[in-house]
Amino acid sequence: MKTIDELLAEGVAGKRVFVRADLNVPLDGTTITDDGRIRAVRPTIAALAEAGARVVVASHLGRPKGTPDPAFSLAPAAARLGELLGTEVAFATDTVGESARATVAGLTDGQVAVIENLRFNPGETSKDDAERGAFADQLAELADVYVGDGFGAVHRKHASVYDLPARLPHAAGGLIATEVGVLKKLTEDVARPYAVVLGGAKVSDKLGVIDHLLEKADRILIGGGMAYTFLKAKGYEVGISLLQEDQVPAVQGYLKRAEELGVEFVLPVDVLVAGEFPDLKTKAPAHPTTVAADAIPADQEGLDIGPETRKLYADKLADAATVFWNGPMGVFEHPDYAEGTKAVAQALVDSEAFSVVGGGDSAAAVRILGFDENAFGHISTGGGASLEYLEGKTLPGLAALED
Ligand SMILES: Nc1ncnc2c1ncn2[C@@H]1O[C@H](COP(=O)(O)OP(=O)(O)OP(=O)(O)O)[C@@H](O)[C@H]1O
Ligand SMILES: O=C(O)[C@H](O)COP(=O)(O)O
Repeated sequence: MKTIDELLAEGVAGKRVFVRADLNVPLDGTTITDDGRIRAVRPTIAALAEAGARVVVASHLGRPKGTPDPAFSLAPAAARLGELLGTEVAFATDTVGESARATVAGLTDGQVAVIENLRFNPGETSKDDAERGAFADQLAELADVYVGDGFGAVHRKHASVYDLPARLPHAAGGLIATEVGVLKKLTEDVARPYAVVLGGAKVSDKLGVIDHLLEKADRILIGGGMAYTFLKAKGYEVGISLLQEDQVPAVQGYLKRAEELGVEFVLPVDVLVAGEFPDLKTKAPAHPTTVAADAIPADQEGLDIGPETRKLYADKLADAATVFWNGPMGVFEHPDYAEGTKAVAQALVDSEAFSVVGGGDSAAAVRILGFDENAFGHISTGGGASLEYLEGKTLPGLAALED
């Protein structure tokens, strides 16, 4: 993999450099609630601009359906990037259309532009190679060189991540180098006990990695939306909680294999439930009740781990030597459901373990809830990406940078 330093040494002045970043930041309307991912890629963009490149930054944000949707515009991220760079950043209101072409053509050496959300174009995420390739061809017209630095998206076989680097000279950015360096440590000689904490909402994406983690981890703690598929697999009713029904048999298999391998699965013993999902805009009091994990009422939804589970999880993390954590323990964006996530973060701060926190929302949660980033071993910008890296999978966005 060519490094950014090697690319800079070759010289980029006057060249149009396409930086595939992951600017998929949490938003409250148009307000960015955590800019960690923008700060993480800023040094790569700044170094290229300082070297005289004409920098074209691209990213996805959220999961729009292949068509423009103002709720998923990258405009707030572009504005924040400009503030962090201390310079004006141009913004194109489309990805490969007239605005993008004109914006890129208008760049002078050292200037930076952001193009609109790549997922506004169906070619970006298409499963059809030709459709993705056609979009990558259009993106390639905007640049001379490609720098991959969107670590959070390297597990996606998407046009800008996988197909575009095949069409342009390419290099890996500094963020990717740092992330891979840290995660590599967790795949090699990991200090034990090694505990993995999984939560969050992308349940179907992340259940698969458990299969592999069973071979690596000593202890797996489950929370967040992920927990209810496990509770169901144990035969409990989960009301209207997030549930991946089709995965229940697979999860039963994981529980059985864990027993055979001597891996400890730790599941919630109590949860906070309510009749409806909280209003994250007004943050109006949600009045949850605490129930035992095997007594979730049929009309209620589990939205955080309960107080007994918080104590249990802190206990299970106290003597760990290595911890990997992906996915909040509850709907931490609402104060009534933030305590579980806080308790896990606090347990990591208090322990001597080398801790890696991965994921857009997990990393954001840690910062939003007021923890000092430096109290953790590493805060990764990748959730699904870091999990799949740990799984030992070939990640399309890394493989594409490799020749
Ligand atoms: N019990 C629950 N029910 C529904 N949603 C939940 C629950 N617990 C947590 N969540 C939600 O999970 C979301 C984060 O999940 P996600 O899987 O996206 O994690 P992540 O750290 O961002 O990883 P990635 O970077 O892969 O997206 C938060 O918005 C949170 O509100
Ligand atoms: O938040 C993330 O994990 C990355 O930005 C990837 O987003 P995706 O899961 O929507 O592909």
